[in-house]
Amino acid sequence: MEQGSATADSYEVLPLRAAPDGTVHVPGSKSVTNRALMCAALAPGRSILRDVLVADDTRAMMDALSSFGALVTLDEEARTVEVVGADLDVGGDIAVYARQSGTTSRLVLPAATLRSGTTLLDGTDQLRARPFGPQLAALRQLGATLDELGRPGCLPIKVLSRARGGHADITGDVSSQFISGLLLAGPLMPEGLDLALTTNLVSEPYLDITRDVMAAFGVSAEGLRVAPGNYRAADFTVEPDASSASYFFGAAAVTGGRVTVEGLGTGSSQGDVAFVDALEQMGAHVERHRSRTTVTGPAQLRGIDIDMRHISDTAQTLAAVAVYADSPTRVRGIGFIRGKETDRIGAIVTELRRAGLQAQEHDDGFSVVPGTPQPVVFETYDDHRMAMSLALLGLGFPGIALVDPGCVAKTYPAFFTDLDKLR
Ligand SMILES: O=C(O)C1=C[C@@H](OP(=O)(O)O)[C@@H](O)[C@H](O)C1
Ligand SMILES: C=C(OP(=O)(O)O)C(=O)O
Repeated sequence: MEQGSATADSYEVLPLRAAPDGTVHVPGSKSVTNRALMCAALAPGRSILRDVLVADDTRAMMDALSSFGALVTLDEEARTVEVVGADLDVGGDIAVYARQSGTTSRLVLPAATLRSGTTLLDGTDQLRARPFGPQLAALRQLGATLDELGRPGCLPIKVLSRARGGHADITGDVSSQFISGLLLAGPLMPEGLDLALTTNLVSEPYLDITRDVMAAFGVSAEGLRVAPGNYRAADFTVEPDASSASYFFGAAAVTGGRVTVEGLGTGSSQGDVAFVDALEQMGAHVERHRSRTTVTGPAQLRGIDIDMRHISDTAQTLAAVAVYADSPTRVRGIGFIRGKETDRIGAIVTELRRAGLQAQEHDDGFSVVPGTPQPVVFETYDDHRMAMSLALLGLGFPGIALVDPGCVAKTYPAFFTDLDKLR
């Protein structure tokens, strides 16, 4: 078994010798970066995006927008992207490969209905297994013609003609990304956009991120309505990723250490910042500032019962933290995460059990009984969040290793290097 390389077949996370005490700089938000890239590509003129996330999911978006005709120039070292907006009337039939990225694909599909040529949208087998049905139905209601070339409601999908916009119904309980993608494309539809929710909504804070980024590029979305209009090029700075930060807040909580994440605080529109509220309920001490958050772990964490429907990317992090508590934890409201990179409920419960722990699946979530994990090589299911979450068990217990650590490249290529900075 190899150590110290995130591209090795498996990676052992060694226990911390001392509780961490320090400040962490996590990379830019995936959700904000991809929205800013989209707005910049739809805006006439030149935008500059700063502190962007450079990872597989954002490269997927940069490549997609280049295919749209935008000029996208990434300075990887400076983490800056210059974007010159695309002329959507200059047609041409294009193919977009969204890799593993749900966000990229669900943001690109509605934008493709603004183009004059056809767009073939596809992704990895993992992405082909994820749902697109509700977004397809809404786009058809908005006047676009689309062909499902694979399984019904799934990629690959070909966009054949443009949307005129207007009213559409949409479900909110499968993925908020469908709505974000429609809102982003909304101002450039001739009739604008007026969406009506047909179910309750999950991952709601991501819609706030969408509206905030749109506003920074000169377009205002009111609720689920957008009037016809144009984006304006902008100079835009991306804040750190709150989901990525959850692993470091979790590390402080489980070790009784103290970790500050710089650049992320009460001023953030990212819902996943509220992961620290969950840690607080478990007994951690949280200091909140406008653009900085500090978590200090307690002598002993306690289990909680929590609904995570709006912050589900941190549910696996919480599952790992729950192992360190002194009473069970129950997570609710997240049945829809079975449709993410993997069935995340099934995967996290299977892996905790593989380590000899007691965990249980429920239709809407999972429960975890605290304990001592046995030495184990965890499967990671080609899911970056499985790897990053289960790494937290390695910080406190010996013999914890992860298969395919390189899967973190989806959103956080330097994750293991940054985790080592806690040592
Ligand atoms: O819009 C976004 O940027 C995202 C929305 C969430 O997805 P769902 O709305 O499918 O829950 C989240 O899980 C994903 O990582 C990013
Ligand atoms: C679900 C995720 O990503 P996406 O939907 O963008 O593939 C994630 O990052 O946890």
